[in-house]
Amino acid sequence: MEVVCPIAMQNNGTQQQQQSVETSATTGGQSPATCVSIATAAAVVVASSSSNNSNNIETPPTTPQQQSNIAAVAAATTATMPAMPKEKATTAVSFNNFAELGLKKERLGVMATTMTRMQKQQQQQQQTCGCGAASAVTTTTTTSTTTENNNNSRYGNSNRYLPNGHTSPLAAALASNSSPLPIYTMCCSQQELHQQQLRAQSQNTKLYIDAMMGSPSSSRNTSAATAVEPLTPPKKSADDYIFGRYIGEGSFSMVYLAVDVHTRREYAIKVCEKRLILRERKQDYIKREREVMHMMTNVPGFVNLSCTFQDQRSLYFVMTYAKKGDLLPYINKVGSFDVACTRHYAAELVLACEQMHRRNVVHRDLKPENILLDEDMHMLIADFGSAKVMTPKERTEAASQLSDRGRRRRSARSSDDDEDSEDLYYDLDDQDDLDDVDGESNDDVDGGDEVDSAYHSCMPRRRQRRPRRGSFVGTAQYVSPEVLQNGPITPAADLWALGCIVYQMISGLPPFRGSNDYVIFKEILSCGVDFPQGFDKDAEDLVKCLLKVDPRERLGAQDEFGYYESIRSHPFFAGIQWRTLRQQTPPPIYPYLPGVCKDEDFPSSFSVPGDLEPGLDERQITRLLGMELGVGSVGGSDSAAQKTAKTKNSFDLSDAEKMQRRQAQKTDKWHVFADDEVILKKGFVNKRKGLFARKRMLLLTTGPRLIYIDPVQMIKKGEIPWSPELRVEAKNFKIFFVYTPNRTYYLDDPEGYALDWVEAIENMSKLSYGSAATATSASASASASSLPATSSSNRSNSSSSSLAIVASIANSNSSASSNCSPTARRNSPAACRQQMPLGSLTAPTAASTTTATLAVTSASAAAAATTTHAKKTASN
Ligand SMILES: Nc1ncnc2c1ncn2[C@@H]1O[C@H](COP(=O)(O)OP(=O)(O)OP(=O)(O)O)[C@@H](O)[C@H]1O
Repeated sequence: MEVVCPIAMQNNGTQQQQQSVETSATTGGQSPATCVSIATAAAVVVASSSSNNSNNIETPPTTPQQQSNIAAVAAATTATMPAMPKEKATTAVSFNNFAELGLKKERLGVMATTMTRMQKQQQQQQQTCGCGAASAVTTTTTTSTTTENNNNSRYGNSNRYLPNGHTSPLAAALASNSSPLPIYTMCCSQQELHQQQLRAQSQNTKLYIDAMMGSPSSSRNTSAATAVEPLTPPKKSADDYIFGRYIGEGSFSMVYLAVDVHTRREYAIKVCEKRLILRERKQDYIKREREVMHMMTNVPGFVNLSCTFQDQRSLYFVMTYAKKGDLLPYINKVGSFDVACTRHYAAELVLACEQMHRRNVVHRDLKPENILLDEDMHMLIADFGSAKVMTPKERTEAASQLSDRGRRRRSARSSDDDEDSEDLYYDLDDQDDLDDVDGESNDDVDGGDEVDSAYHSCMPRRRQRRPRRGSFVGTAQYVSPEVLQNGPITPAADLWALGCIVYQMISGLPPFRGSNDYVIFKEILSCGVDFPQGFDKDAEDLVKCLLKVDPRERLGAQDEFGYYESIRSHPFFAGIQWRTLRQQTPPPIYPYLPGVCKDEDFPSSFSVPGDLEPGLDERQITRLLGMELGVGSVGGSDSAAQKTAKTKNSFDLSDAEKMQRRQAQKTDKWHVFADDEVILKKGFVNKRKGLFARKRMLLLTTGPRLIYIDPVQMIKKGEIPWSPELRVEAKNFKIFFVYTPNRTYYLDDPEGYALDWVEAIENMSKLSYGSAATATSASASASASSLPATSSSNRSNSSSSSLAIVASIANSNSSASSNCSPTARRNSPAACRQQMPLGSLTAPTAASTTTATLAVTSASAAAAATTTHAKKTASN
């Protein structure tokens, strides 16, 4: 096919012109569209004559036009997501084309050498080509900056984004082989290239699977993989990755774990549906996310953006895979972090804020969900869709506006219609579509989201934007008052979020809560923060200093640009080694439960319920040891007698019994919550979330279900999800924990029947899933006593319900960091006890101390004994 290329044909430039084309293609100096058209045209011209030429590279000198064509071809490989047409421009170039162009070897320099090498490689691969034509190459020398990371070309020197000056993992991996590998090859027919790619990929896939399976062939075949690597074009596409499990989803994106078929590195790939982006008018959001991710790539503490690409349907962000997920499930799982852990993560967050703010990036949506954790449990900040990139001028202006606003607010609180302010409440400009979402921009729907961005500061404003009401950037619980009030944005907005996150890590819940956003906003504006009993005093002071309505008064707001000296030197951070923080092993995540440890602030938590007698009566001994025997019973005065009857699980009701009991419970006011199931046990408990406790009616039903109800509003608040993994553990007579894969429920029976609850739940679990699925009570009791149990089976159960939370939360097959794993705790029980002073049965009175000690001894003895021995002990 003959294609006329006006640009290529008219180009009579000199070598400098060639260089200038190269430079512009590389640095983005040329407008993407121009580069693309040059590239496309040149590539097509080159391709069109390929069939007539030989492989000889010792050919007549090239003309400037031809040089320009080559440079343009190189430019064509610099496809970036923002310039979709560039991707389309990566058209065929064969080895023959270069020969036809008559390039001088000396001019091409290393290129020629590499081409020769490539020739050799291709001779080995001729059979895969099938057409007899060799493939052409461009070399790393000529095109390294243009091809390695196609995404960064618009951001100037792309070398800064990846280690060792490489701009993509692929490039880094190629370079590590220290061979000037060809970057782009093309068979004489597209179809055959595709087949080659498929073959290469299937081989790589097999290698990957082999490697995953530990197959010896995987190492043997490494060289084979290297051999097929040159066939892969440099521009990434979805075909370069094996998409694995789904990690999560955002409002218009899905995130998958993926493996680069060439490097076998794992990535998280965010796949954004163009259709949804347009429908939700999130174009700016996406652009901003990409821009800021580029800015923060290679900065410690941030998710790297390795590359981006697109196809007709989707945009793809290839990012560092944060193996341990995000911070929120960890907080939810343990309820709250202990002080050491909170201190560490708060310090990492301070460092991250410094890094962002010194680059003029304000995140504006810092929250536990956006704080990811790498495999070493260090923080990686993600999700920059709401970020704002401020110019230094904007910063200064914002600072002065802050003072003006402060004054204005004080004098007249009514003027919140700040039409002129550079605010957050822009309507999306209709024409602000993603510059690379072709022809879909009329998919327009109203209801655009809030947007402002650095883009707007550098884009011409096509129409006056109007502040929008009722929308804001960020997430309700963490949004700062100035953002809510349409005020100027400064980095202090992130310091507010820092305060909220520290509060949440310590207490388990964000500081501003409410049934709806309106209530939350009112709380935020009035800055009414409750610090629950037991909140660490230094942490409280830090939070108070950060949660100031006036951003100028926030701790750190007046600090030197990008260095938060006043935050670093706050007493809460005493002992933090800031310089090496990210090299240190983060403290294991342990719950902060002052209510169940020896904390003098909580004497009441240790009081033994008044209805218990000193010493161990028969009932208590039976209760403790009966659990070891696995005898079922429901709490109540007759439970001791029932325990001896170990023939039948008392929850194993016949249909007739169930019907009878259902009839009987109809008068019970809690019956309506049981959904026609039999209530096997019920009672008031304090359900704790972090430091907060709420009174709930807990029902155990034949479902099996554990339903909790707000007794004041008479509303079902939720259920503890049952599964074979559910474990239950008593910490003392009052407190028991229910472990589920995603969360630990801390329950406190004020009546002191925690052990009965444990027993009942275990019985139900045995009934539903068989005894193998049930954690033994003895291990729970032993764990409660903080004394080591010797039974290995008990031990393993106990460790499975360990409070050191890491591996169970992370959706990762990698092992948890060693010092916070159950194994580590087993190996160093003393250290663990120090870290997690849970469950020591402590009582304020001498009498109850005796009770507790005896109980502990009995329990641990029971745990240590074999079942037979324990049975004997019990009968004695
Ligand atoms: N690099 C990553 N590594 C591991 N998990 C990730 C990574 N990036 C995102 N995720 C997870 O994928 C999920 C979806 O992320 P995504 O960024 O698409 O949406 P979001 O930011 O949660 O929502 P929205 O786009 O609406 O703001 C989140 O649960 C997030 O924790």
